[in-house]
Amino acid sequence: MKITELEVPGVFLLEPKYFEDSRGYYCESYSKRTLAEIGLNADFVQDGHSLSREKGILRGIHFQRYPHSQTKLVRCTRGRILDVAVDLRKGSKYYTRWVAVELSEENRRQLWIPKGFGHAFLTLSENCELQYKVDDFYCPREDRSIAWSDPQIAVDWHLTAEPTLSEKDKKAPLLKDSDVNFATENC
Ligand SMILES: Cc1cn([C@H]2C[C@H](O)[C@@H](COP(=O)(O)OP(=O)(O)O[C@H]3O[C@@H](C)C(=O)[C@@H](O)[C@H]3O)O2)c(=O)[nH]c1=O
Repeated sequence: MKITELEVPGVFLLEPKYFEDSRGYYCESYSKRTLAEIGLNADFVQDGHSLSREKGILRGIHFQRYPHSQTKLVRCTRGRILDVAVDLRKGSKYYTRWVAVELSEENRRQLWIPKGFGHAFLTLSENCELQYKVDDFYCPREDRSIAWSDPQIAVDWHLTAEPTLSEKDKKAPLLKDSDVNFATENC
């Protein structure tokens, strides 16, 4: 597995090794031991799986507030997405900085997103299936969104048309009006 820390520290790109043969392939798509060797530790308790049928669907920017913040390990097993992680830890040197990577069925990459970060993605193809592990259970009380177009964060989505959003995401506040409660010391 090739593991690379990205421009916003704490976010890692994972490229698992695929063993191909005439039958197809085998890969360890997740190994707690391999990740722990470089200090990536999380006790994953839930796997999520979503399907987005159309190109141009945008989900996010999502997170659960402290103390139910989640480390996420994200992969796209069908189609192609632009996956984004945003540092929302007040006091962080990288507060509001984001990274974007393409994850796809073809490139087989995964993104490690630590607690205190928001997560969002845009579908770049039809029928995108996203699978991700999280290390805290779903907690609707602490579940939050921030507007995908927030000017303080200013993700460059490379959009050519308005994205398709959920009703929840249409109503998402700007970061300056949100009640995000991450601090660097509690993530
Ligand atoms: C996230 C989640 C949702 N749900 C339910 C609630 C709701 O009725 C339905 C759809 O939820 P949402 O609209 O929040 O789904 P979605 O917009 O796909 O939310 C996801 O977006 C990406 C970007 C993430 O990072 C995820 O953590 C999650 O927030 O699924 C659960 O039961 N458990 C969960 O863990």
